[in-house]
Amino acid sequence: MTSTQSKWLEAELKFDSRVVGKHEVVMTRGQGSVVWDESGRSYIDCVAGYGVANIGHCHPDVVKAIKDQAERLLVMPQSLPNDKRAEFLSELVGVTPAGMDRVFLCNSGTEAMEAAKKFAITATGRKRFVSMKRGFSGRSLGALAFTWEPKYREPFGEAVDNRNVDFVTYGNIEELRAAITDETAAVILEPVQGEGGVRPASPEFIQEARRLTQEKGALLILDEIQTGFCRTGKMFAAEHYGVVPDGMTLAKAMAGGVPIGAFVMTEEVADRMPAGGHGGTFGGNPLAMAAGVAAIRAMKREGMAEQAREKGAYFMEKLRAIQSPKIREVRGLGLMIGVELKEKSAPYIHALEHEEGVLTLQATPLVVRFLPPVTISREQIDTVVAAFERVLN
Ligand SMILES: Cc1[nH+]cc(COP(=O)(O)O)c(CN[C@@H](CCC(=O)O)C(=O)O)c1O
Repeated sequence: MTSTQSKWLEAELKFDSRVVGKHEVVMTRGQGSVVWDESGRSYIDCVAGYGVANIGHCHPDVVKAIKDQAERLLVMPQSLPNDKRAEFLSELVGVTPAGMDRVFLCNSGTEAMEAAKKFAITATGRKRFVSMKRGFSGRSLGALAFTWEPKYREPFGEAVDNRNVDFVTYGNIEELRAAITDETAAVILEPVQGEGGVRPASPEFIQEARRLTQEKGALLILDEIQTGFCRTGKMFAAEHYGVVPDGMTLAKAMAGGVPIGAFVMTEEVADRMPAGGHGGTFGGNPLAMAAGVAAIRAMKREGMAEQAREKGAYFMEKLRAIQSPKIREVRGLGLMIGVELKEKSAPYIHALEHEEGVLTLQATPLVVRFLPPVTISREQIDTVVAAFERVLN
């Protein structure tokens, strides 16, 4: 530990598992698109908790909702109905695609994916799945079976059982057509691959996935854990493609920063799960529900989907205007943006943080991923782009 490290960093490095690599900084406060470290240094945050703070850090409506709920009721399991849970379910189903009106509540994206897997099996009586190369579905042993990147799976060997998973090249309709059979329970598909490199699907690919799954009696499950809640310029990315899936996994931004997850599905899918066939302790807890109601209402009231569309177009236009031989491609949808470089992105992500006060994250070794709050200002976008141009030169 260097002499300048704080007692907080020392303690976190000492006691944390450290399975996740640690930056040598201690973040203590956030507001909107800015976070501050313990020294008071500010950063424009284009990580946003890996795409969680879509409505901005500490949105006042969410803060108030948490404070109010904390004084009323924090703990209530799903077997006992609760007013805030009912309010949240109504709010959520009010924004999901028509017909997607049954919800299993949980606490993370991985949990939502685990639920999706079980509901798909009971809904179809089948046990095979189709997932995507470069896809990311979560870190549990069950969700890892759908996750492509070997480095996430290999340490666990056969404990990650993906023998019933057929992986196809993202975007390849012929491979998809060959993979979906009458043994397929579901196709798992991110409308925009996030951790896999910020890769928007073509409309043809998603629409063909919808057609083929219907034809074969399989489910189409869209993983909107990262693309959901205004991130791509619509409330859900599915809307860009005119596709209604049989299920959607949701998490990240859904409750404005409070841990939450959900598997949203059709009544037909929900009704095939045996009573008591799945569950959990914290799913649907009143605190997350209160935060989620406030977050979704803020998204609607502040027109955040349109904000993401407009600001994302502006952000990508400014990035594409950077004259640098190091940039291979700028791509994305709304404010889910990736810049693929012709060399490793890590040094530039480090320089952005330490030299420029801008936080970004990777999405495969060559891609710098920008996931700012939707509430980011154009001035802040300009600052981020100028900083990126400086570190590239
Ligand atoms: C599409 C998608 N699906 C599922 C998950 C799993 O959700 P959760 O259990 O709440 O983390 C994530 C996390 N995506 C982040 C991966 C974080 C990690 O390294 O793990 C990301 O995109 O960085 C996704 O982006």
